[in-house]
Amino acid sequence: MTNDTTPRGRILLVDDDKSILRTFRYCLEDAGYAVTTAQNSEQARAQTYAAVFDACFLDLNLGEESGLDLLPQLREIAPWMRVVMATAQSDISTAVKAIHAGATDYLVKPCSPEQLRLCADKQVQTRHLEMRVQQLEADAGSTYKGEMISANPAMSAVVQMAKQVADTDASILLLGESGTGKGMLARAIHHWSHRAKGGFVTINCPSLSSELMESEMFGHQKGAFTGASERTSGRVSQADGGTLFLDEIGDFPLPLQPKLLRFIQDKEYERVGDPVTRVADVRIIAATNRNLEEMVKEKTFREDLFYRLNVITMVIPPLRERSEDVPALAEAALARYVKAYRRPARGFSADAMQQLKKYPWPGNVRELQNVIERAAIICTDAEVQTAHLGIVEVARDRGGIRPRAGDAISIADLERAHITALVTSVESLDDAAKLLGIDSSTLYRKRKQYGI
Ligand SMILES: Nc1ncnc2c1ncn2[C@@H]1O[C@H](COP(=O)(O)OP(=O)(O)OP(=O)(O)O)[C@@H](O)[C@H]1O
Repeated sequence: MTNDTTPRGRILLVDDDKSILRTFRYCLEDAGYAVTTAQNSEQARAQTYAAVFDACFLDLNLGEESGLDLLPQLREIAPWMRVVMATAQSDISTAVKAIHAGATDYLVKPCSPEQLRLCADKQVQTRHLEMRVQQLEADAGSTYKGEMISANPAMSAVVQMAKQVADTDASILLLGESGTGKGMLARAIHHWSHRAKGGFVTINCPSLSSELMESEMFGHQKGAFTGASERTSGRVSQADGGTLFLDEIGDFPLPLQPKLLRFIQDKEYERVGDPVTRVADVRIIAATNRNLEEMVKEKTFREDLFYRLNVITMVIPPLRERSEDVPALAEAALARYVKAYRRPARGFSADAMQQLKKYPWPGNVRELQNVIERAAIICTDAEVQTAHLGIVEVARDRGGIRPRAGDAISIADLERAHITALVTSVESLDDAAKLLGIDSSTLYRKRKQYGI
């Protein structure tokens, strides 16, 4: 089981036998999976349209119906979903037919809880690996796709400036709220520069302690510290000839900042546990949503490093200040998600578009994409309506409605509202994590996920 509320994976169980559904459900939920059940083909199709599942256990005999007939329909609705055919001992030859028809495995009933869990683990892990490969292919295939088009004068000026400075090797500091597109602009700058053939390597600064960050950045020798079983080259050497993107630089560990400064100035570094001085030709782009000048005053960020990074600074405006960009961003996201999920929506109703333009988007473009992804999945017509958007105004100082426990909203919306309210009312993110009863990296992930 994971140490937070994120499920290990989402599983659909299809069986006409209620007691089997109950037993399988308990067993898989105990193992940390989110489980949905369906007792017949109609329910199974409806569930597959309504949500995204990693894997499905499909019974061969669904009363009057056959799992074999349902299989191709589920594959059509959700081609990414891994389907395990559940069958009685005597049906094995049919199960083999099911494999030919696109099932990824079969499970003979009755089975032990351990067999069921192992089978689920295998399918969900494979599905997650497939997603990871797709992500890496998307990242590697082209470091940057499309143009950063904007109808907003301030944003257009940022893009114009980025194009001008792309081909210099000067360090760049990108400022802006979370989810405004700093990572995307960094990638675009790399693409526009003469370094485009080299690697674009990202380091997420808040996710690592000082010791781990040093080895992640500069690499380490085998045995350099407990657990350092293999030699690693480090991100800096992977970025040689390319660009190193330091995301959330405000969270870069203070004790390691002198080594980063030296690397930026002299291009020199050493691996942990290895005295050899190495050189890497790397362009640095750093980004943050924090106020580095304030941090310098509070002595939580080194002044010399700040000036070194602050050679060229660009501020990306929040989405609420460029609502003229919302329609194009929303249309592009919808086109992408309906293609990925094979869904019918092709546009937005006038009311839905109006709501998208009016909403203040505290989580910026990332939040917009999350809303559109969900709408693309649940909308079964050609036009996305307001109801599909499920926008719940997270009231901070904006006079919206503050969601409360018991309101007719999803757990995710409630969690987002709760975390948003909490992080704005406590001194530090560490305090917020403690109050929420989760560790800082989980809070970081959730802030990213909800665009907080
Ligand atoms: N102009 C844009 N066009 C299309 N997609 C965009 C644009 N700007 C941002 N996005 C998308 O929005 C999401 C968030 O962008 P990105 O990760 O670059 O934001 P960020 O400012 O770096 O956020 P954080 O500070 O949380 O890391 C990404 O999925 C990105 O592809």
